[in-house]
Amino acid sequence: MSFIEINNLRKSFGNTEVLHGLNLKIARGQLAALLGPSGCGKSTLLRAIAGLNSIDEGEIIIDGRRIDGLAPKDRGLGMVFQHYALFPNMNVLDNVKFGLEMKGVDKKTRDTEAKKMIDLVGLAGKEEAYPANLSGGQQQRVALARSLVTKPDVLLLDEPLSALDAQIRVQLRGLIKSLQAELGITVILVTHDQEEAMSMSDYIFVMNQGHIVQEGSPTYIYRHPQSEFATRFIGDYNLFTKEEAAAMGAVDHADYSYVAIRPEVLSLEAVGDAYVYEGKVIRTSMRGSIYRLYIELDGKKVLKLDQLNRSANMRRVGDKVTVYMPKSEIIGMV
Ligand SMILES: Nc1ncnc2c1ncn2[C@@H]1O[C@H](COP(=O)(O)OP(=O)(O)OP(=O)(O)O)[C@@H](O)[C@H]1O
Repeated sequence: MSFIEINNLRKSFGNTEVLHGLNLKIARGQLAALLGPSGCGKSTLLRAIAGLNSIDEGEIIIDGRRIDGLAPKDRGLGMVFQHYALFPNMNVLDNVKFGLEMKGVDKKTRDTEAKKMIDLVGLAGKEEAYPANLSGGQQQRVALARSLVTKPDVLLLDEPLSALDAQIRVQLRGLIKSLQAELGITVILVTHDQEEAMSMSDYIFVMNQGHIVQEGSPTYIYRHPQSEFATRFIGDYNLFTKEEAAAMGAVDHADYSYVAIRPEVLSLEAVGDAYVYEGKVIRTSMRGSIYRLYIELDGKKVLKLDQLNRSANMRRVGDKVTVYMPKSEIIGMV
């Protein structure tokens, strides 16, 4: 049985329904992402789980217990938002201890548990500091420690990293993953950032306009987007309409409405069963370990092709190239 189960959840604001009968299941100890563009309803769903939004229909079950009728504090959840929401007049230690105080835990245990958690999030030595004197990343570590110190069954994260610098974001992604493993907690992460969802999650629910439009492991979703929306939102695919695919002579793929192929499976060297195109490099872009070529084909369609950044295969703007598109890697959408 799933640890978290949501059945037929509906929610309207006024006359507008924003969640249209959602169903989802999450296994114990997993990190699941709710991934979708702004306004698709992911925060509303997370807030419904937390009890901060009421729901109109459906049920929310955690560990076999129906929680949708319970007050937020009785649901056994921790939550971290985009903005840190620490108490500015309390130091780090008191901020972290706060949740334990609410639960009536005795003073000595409060101190030891809070210090342990502060260590675990990498802030040992900062116990006496006040939020105003901490960086954004440090404040978010405090917020994590404060949510986790009460040992919630489930941690809800609403875009917790989106206000932080890229480098700090990557560090905290690693921290959240290691806390998840070390504490064995189940995490639901709301994000609009596909890279964040891909790199952190065990399982992803892709949302659009109040529906879950696809779900699966990051690898599965990346390799098998099931709709034009998922293809555009999740990856950086080459995407062709039926007409474009026909104009490119993709005759074996004529029955699909859209055809997609990932930039990294296109090749400049001959590969097995492939469509073959002549083209010219019109732009290049250095992306660290990846070197991307934009290749204009005779029909003026531009393909994105990713290569590992090795000096041996550098191509330049103006170079004429032959592109091989392996048929087995083409994703067709009906
Ligand atoms: N309290 C509210 N009252 C009225 N409408 C709301 C309320 N909260 C959210 N909405 C609407 O519900 C829809 C879903 O919003 P929600 O915040 O869940 O989206 P989201 O996917 O989390 O987007 P974002 O990343 O921008 O927060 C939006 O159209 C939003 O305007």
